[in-house]
Amino acid sequence: MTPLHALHAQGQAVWLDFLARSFVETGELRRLVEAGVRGVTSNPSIFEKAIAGSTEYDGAIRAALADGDRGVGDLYERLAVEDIQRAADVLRPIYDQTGGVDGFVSLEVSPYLAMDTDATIAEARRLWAAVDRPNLMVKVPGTAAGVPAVRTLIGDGINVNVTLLFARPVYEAVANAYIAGLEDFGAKGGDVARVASVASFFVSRIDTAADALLDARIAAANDPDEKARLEGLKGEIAVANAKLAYRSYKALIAGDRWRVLAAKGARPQRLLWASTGTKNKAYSDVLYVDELIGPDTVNTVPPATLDAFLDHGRPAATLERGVDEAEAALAALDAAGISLDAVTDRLVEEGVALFADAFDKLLGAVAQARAAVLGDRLNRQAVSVPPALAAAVAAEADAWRKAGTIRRLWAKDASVWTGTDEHRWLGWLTGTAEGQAKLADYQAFAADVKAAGFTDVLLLGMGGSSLGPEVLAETFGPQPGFPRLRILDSTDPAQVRATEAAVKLASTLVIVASKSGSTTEPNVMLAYFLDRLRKVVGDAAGRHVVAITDPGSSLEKVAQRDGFRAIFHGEPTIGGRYSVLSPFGLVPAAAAGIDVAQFLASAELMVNACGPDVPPAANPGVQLGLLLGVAAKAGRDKMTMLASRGLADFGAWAEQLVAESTGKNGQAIIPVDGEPLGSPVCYGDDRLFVDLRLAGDAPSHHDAEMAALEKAGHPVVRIVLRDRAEIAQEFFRFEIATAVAGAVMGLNPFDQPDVEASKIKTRELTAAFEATGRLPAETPVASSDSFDVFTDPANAAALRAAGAGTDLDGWLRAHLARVKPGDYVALLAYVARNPAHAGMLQSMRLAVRARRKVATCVGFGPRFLHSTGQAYKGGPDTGVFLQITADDHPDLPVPGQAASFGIVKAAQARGDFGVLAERGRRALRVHIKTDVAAGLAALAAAVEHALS
Ligand SMILES: O=P(O)(O)OC[C@H]1O[C@](O)(CO)[C@@H](O)[C@@H]1O
Ligand SMILES: O=C[C@H](O)[C@H](O)COP(=O)(O)O
Repeated sequence: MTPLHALHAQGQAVWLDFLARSFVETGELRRLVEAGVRGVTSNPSIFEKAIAGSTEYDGAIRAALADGDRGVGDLYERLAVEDIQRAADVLRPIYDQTGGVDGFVSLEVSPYLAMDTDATIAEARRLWAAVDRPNLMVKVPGTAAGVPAVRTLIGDGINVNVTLLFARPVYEAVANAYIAGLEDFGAKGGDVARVASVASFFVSRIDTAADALLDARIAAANDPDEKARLEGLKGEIAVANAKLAYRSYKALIAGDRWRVLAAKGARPQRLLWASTGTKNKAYSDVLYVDELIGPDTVNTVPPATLDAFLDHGRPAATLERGVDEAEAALAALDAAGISLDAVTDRLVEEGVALFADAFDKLLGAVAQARAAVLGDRLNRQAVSVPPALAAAVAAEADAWRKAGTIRRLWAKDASVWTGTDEHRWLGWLTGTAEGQAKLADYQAFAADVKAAGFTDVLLLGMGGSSLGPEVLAETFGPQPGFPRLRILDSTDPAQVRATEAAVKLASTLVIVASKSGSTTEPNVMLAYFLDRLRKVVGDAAGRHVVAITDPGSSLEKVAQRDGFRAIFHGEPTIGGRYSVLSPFGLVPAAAAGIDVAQFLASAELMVNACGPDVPPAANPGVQLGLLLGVAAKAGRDKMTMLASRGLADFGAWAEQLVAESTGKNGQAIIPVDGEPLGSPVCYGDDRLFVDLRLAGDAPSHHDAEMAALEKAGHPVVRIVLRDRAEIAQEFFRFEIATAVAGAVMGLNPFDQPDVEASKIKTRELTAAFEATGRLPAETPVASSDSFDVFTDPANAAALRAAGAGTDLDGWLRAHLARVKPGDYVALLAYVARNPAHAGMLQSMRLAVRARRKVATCVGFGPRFLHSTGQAYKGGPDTGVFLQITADDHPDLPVPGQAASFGIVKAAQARGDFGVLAERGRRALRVHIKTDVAAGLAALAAAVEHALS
């Protein structure tokens, strides 16, 4: 007979407070069961040690991922459920032999839910069903929120182990919840005899806490007798508290209410001594076993305590001995000014936090193991940050971890941001799942487009409705057998014409994309192309057009009226810049023959990597967002995007996302896209670099240049894609990162308050045009045959005071002299976006960067108005703007309205400038009166000269 059998003879069962996969697989558990162990308990710390502390789960993680990716929480649960099921099967004979008294295995609900009754109930029910073993006990913490959950679960007939019990009154409440739950279950016709429960009363942690308080009193006491008295209480309190809890138990089962249930075969909820591993080495290593032996109890012991007890434990009935002394010890503690209630309250709180910490570690380890299994299928991210910034980011990350902010973000809790309406704009979090659900629709659409023999797809849209599709077009390129996807997001007449010339209109499918349906540009572009299509294909024009728009928009009505080929609805809870993984990206992707299933599967890899269960340290999107937000607050607010050639267009999408989301209330992360990589001397200390690369696709000098930046103390984020198709992942990474950065900056990343201002001004100007046939006159501050220079009175006065006179050079010189460290210079060009124009703007920006060492941005109007424009107006006053406009020869009429494309564009430029001026921004406009390319070349030379 082992000492365990001797204990059992006293009425106490020993369970093991430990579990690990190999422990079951090697037969170790079975051997202990044969030696007398009659149950197993687990908790988040135990799983953390098992899973995070070993590689023994790697194979299981690999197997779990073999049939598709999974979220990290899901993955953990699968491992835990498997372990619990295997242990339950080993213990099943005990359960059967004892008629369901012993033989249980406990699995704890997520510690994150400890303060949420409904969530605890839901999770316990889910685990009960998932494990699907009668000898499971679901562990529920005995917190204020946990106690009502106990009643409900028992009322369902689910076995419950109530954990984290320290205080006797709480234990009594739990015992009553058990009785009430059984009554409920019985009233529903349930067999109360088959429900089991234990109340896990924690022991050693009480001594650890009480002893520390006693030590402080002892140190402060002068009287040697008092010191001795206090010393005598050390190591006594936990056992005393437990003994009195047992007295309460006995009283409860002697009560009438219990007798009624007992008569129906109900089994008492036994007290289970938990936390019985000795923490203080000065005490006996079997203290919390030897002292608590009594009938109808359980003691769950860690392996070391079990070994010690098997070696030298004393299986004598002790539990009901010394109850008076126990009372006296607790009274003495109270007399010493130590409140046991305060101790036990704190222990519950700490207990929840400790298990949550362990769970964080555990999920972080699972996330890492998942990432290792996925290998380069998951785009890699490496962050290199100077020490002070790294410390600030780590502190923020820890605050996020402790507060569970990622879970709150995923739970759409607006208080993560400003507590206004953010919860209404988070549909993108689950967008990929919805895309998967509608896969067949996308595939059918792709087949339809292919069968119809279209040669081109022309997408008309702005900002979020065009930038994502443009990345797809550029990154994936034309797909065999499918039409080529092109994007038009301009009102520049030359650009509209060039786009028209690039497609075969008779076999072009036009996709008009506008969430609101009321944006000017897509509407005028649609009017133009519908008219052109009617001329080319007659009544079949509608069959050449597809609309993507939010339900009920004016565009939807037009689409219905004109018999469009298809109408796809956007999701109203997804804002434009977060919409690429919704129909706004997926419809053009399908039309262009991009494999939507594969695209979504790739995106989901990142969705899962950034999921609610992945703590900040292992969560790539959150990590990036915390860095962006913390860096911006510390003055490194110029997110400089570098990219492999094949991925170059991604920056334009990220620009809108980041600028429109964070550029408001005088704050912003200013995205810098398309600026070539330079040596450290080119940069001020306001930069953060994000380097997006295709594996193996870096020019030889690139790594050395990046390393030099790193060495110079700039934060560098390196993201590597094994294949360009994996760009899908980056959309989601950056969406999460932007939302997180917005939270760190304390703003609402889902509105765009300052875009509307320039729209209003533009509308006023076009209304004036419609009424008078001309835009209001304006007077240049300087003029030549080639250029007119315009600005508002305040800028004009400042620049004149700085020496500007009658020629362009003086104005440019004075304007660019205002640029100071930490500023950025933005070239806002309302001209056709083509390589020749872009090249000249690049040379201007590089001249500025070389001379002023500031960040430089280039935007084509009106495209940038729906992107970086928000930050330029709503962000900090660090922008220096050079707006470039040009005469449009020839102009292009918009069918059905007086204002031509050229007039619309001119009104947009003037509206934009008006708002910049109104906000007191440093802004100058140069209007090219000659041929645009020649004018840009001359302007580039003038800028160079003005900087010299
Ligand atoms: O899809 P819509 O409604 O036409 O909007 C286009 C773009 O205009 C904005 O609303 C403002 O610029 C962007 O946020 C948006 O992506
Ligand atoms: O159910 C078991 C408890 O979770 C465990 O005994 C806690 O023990 P500890 O205080 O040693 O962490």
